[in-house]
Parts: sequence; C-alpha cells; structure tokens
Amino acid sequence: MTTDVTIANEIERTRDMASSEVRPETGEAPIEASVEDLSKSFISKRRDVHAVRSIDLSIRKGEYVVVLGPSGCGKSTLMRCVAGLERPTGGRVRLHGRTVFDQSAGVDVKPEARNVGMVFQNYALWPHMSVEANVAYPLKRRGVRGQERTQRVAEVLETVECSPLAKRLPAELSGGQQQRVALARALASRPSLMLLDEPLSNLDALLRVSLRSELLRLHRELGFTALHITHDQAEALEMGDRVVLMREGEIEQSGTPDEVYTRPASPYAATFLGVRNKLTATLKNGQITHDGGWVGGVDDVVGAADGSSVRVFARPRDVRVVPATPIAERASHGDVEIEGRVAQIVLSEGGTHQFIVEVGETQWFAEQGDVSDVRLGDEVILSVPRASVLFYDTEGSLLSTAGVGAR
Ligand SMILES: Nc1ncnc2c1ncn2[C@@H]1O[C@H](COP(=O)(O)OP(=O)(O)OP(=O)(O)O)[C@@H](O)[C@H]1O
Repeated sequence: MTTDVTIANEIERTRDMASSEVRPETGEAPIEASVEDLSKSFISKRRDVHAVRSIDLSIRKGEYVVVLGPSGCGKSTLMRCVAGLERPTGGRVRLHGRTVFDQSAGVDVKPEARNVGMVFQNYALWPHMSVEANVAYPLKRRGVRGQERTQRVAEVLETVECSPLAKRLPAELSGGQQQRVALARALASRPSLMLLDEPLSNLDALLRVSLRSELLRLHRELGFTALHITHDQAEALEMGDRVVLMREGEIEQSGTPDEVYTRPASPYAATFLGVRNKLTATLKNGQITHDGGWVGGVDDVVGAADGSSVRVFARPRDVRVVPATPIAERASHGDVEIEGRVAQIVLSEGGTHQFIVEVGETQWFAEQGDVSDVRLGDEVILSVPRASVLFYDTEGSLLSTAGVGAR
C-alpha cells in the first residue's frame, strides 16, 4: 500500500515538473524523453555484446518516434533501458524533465515510477483476469480507487472500441482485440510516454494496417508521446513523425519519413529502405562508367574526386525501361540513363510488369505498367529521374549531383 501511494505521489510530482517546463523560444514542444550517451552491453558466451552504443536521442512532447532496424540491432534494448527494465552500462535517461537513470550519479528509478505505458508484441495480458480487470490492475497499483477507477476503465475501453469485451478472458479474444486491450491497459494510467515494442508484429497483414491508423488516431486524440519500435519500414514511414534507423547498436539516420525515404544517408539505409538496384562505377573526366557500359545524364557528382569509385542506387519503381535508340533520337528529359539487356519480364499482381535487366555483371529491377516496345533479350536503356538516383562514395556518404540539391 505504502509503495502504491509513494508511486502515485511520485507520478504527480513528475507531472508537475513536466508541465512547468519552459518551452524554448522556438515555440517547439519541450523534450519529453531523452537518452544521452546511452550504452548497454551484455556478456554472452564470455564475450561482450554491445547491444546499444553511446546513443543520443531526444523526443519532444507529443512526437511519435519510430525506431526502425533489423533483428538484433538493439531496438528492444534501447526501449527497455528507457522503461527501466534493463540497467544501462553507461549514460543517462531523462523522462518528463527528470533524470531517471544516471550511471555516474547512481540514479536508477524503478520502472513503475517512470510513468510510461508499455505495449509488447505478445500482448502480455494476464490470462486469468477479465479484460476490465486487466485494464484496472495498473490503476489499482497506482492507488486509483472506487468509482474513479471503474469510470477510467470504461472510458479507455470505449476509446479502443472494446467496451463489449469487458467481461471476457484474453483467451476469448482475437489477436487484434488482445492488442487493443493491451493498449487500453497501457493508456489507462494516462502515461505521458508510450513505449510500443513491435506492437503490430503478431497480427496478420490486414489487421496490422488497420491497427496502424487506429494507433495514430489514439495518438492524435490523446496527445501522448510515443517511442515505437519495428523492423517494418512501411510501418515506420507511415506512422512516424520521425524515423530513427538503427544499425548494430547505433543510430544510422534520423529524420522525417520523407527525408529518410528520399535521401537515405548510407548504402545500409538505402538497402533497408528498399532501394534494390545497385551499381559500382568510376567517375572519370566528369563521365561515369562501369564494367558493362556507361551511366549517362550526370554532369557532376559533387564531392567525388576524378578517378574515384561511386555507387549508384535506385528503386525499381523509379526505373523505366526504354528501347536503346541512339542518343540523338531520344528526347532528353534530364534523366540518368544506364545501358542494359532485358533478361526477364514478369507480369505481377495489379498488372505491373517486373523487368530484370542485366547491367554489366549485375541485375537491375524495374516496375512499370506497360512493356512499351521492349522484348526479352533487347538492348535497352534504364531511364531514372535524376532526383531519384542516389550516389554514394566509397566511404558510404551520400553525394549529390548537380541540380539535385545539396548534400
Ligand atoms: N539478455 C541478453 N543477453 C545477452 N545478449 C542479449 C540479451 N538481450 C539482447 N542481447 C543481444 O543484444 C543485441 C541487441 O538485441 P535486441 O533484442 O535489443 O535487438 P532488436 O533490434 O530488438 O532485435 P529483434 O527485432 O530481433 O527483437 C543482440 O545481439 C542480442 O543478441
């Protein structure tokens, strides 16, 4: 009992501190959560696994931040350190204007006193409790009693459209319903930060898409701050105000979905975001050539020295396959052009044609509605709008071409 009251007081005090925080002159929302120089290592089979390496990340009040990355890159560990479920090896965590973890100062606030709501991939509902008892339990732990508790449970079940399910057990619900109840349980104590660990990954494809918009609706209506992790790039791009791409325990790129999608900062980011076509070429006297031919339509690759190697990337949807007529007969649209030979044409779902084109030793993919005048075995030109082509130097830094915009 004493513990519950202490927690409730702690939460109130934290709320006061957060609300009294002065907004910066820029008018931007205050920082709701931040990690500084955060690291976490595990000892596994007598060797150090650096799951999170010296990460800095700040999330503004009301912002929906999605951390994206492949399995094992450290997403869950980062989230668990914020929640207090994992003790970081070094660094600091601040929530709602208060330090909740500081390795050097010896601060480590318990998870239940951090005022965060958590939702996990496997729902983690208590199987022996009804839906309403599941949702009521965290409130009970925080000292919310009687009529107020009943009312808050009813309200939050209404918000996630699960009121008719209140008396059922979790086993009597579908996966989507269970995840809504898990959301309701996390939202019931009105946390200012929601931590969502792959919340949609256990659901089938259709349900996943509908729950994405449902989650965004709740975010708009309730105004919470969110840190959501996923390995699904479509989910991240659709849901995030900001997308943070992780690689081997570090942040590879952070930006709006549009920035991350159109200007992936490295070949790793591009590959993870579906940029499938790749070519290694050489820049010589302003011309780009590769072992199988040339890359036309690029006058200047800013930042690459003459004689250096450049990597050329493009998405299949941006590539158009056209007959290889002599340059003089082709209308110039300022596109980047690459020579190739058609190796395969496949009709895909929705009437799109998938082309596989041999470009030197490598294969490029193109998707387009029609096959125009192109047949199997034809010599062709792959034509890509200049703004859609990505050039990287040998170090993996994004370069820009003249007219495409600064680096
Ligand atoms: N308790 C642990 N003991 C030892 N190693 C761990 C532990 N937890 C995580 N790791 C390791 O830390 C690294 C990061 O794991 P983490 O679960 O954070 O990755 P993730 O990006 O969330 O992956 P996934 O998407 O598969 O959940 C991995 O190499 C993992 O094996």
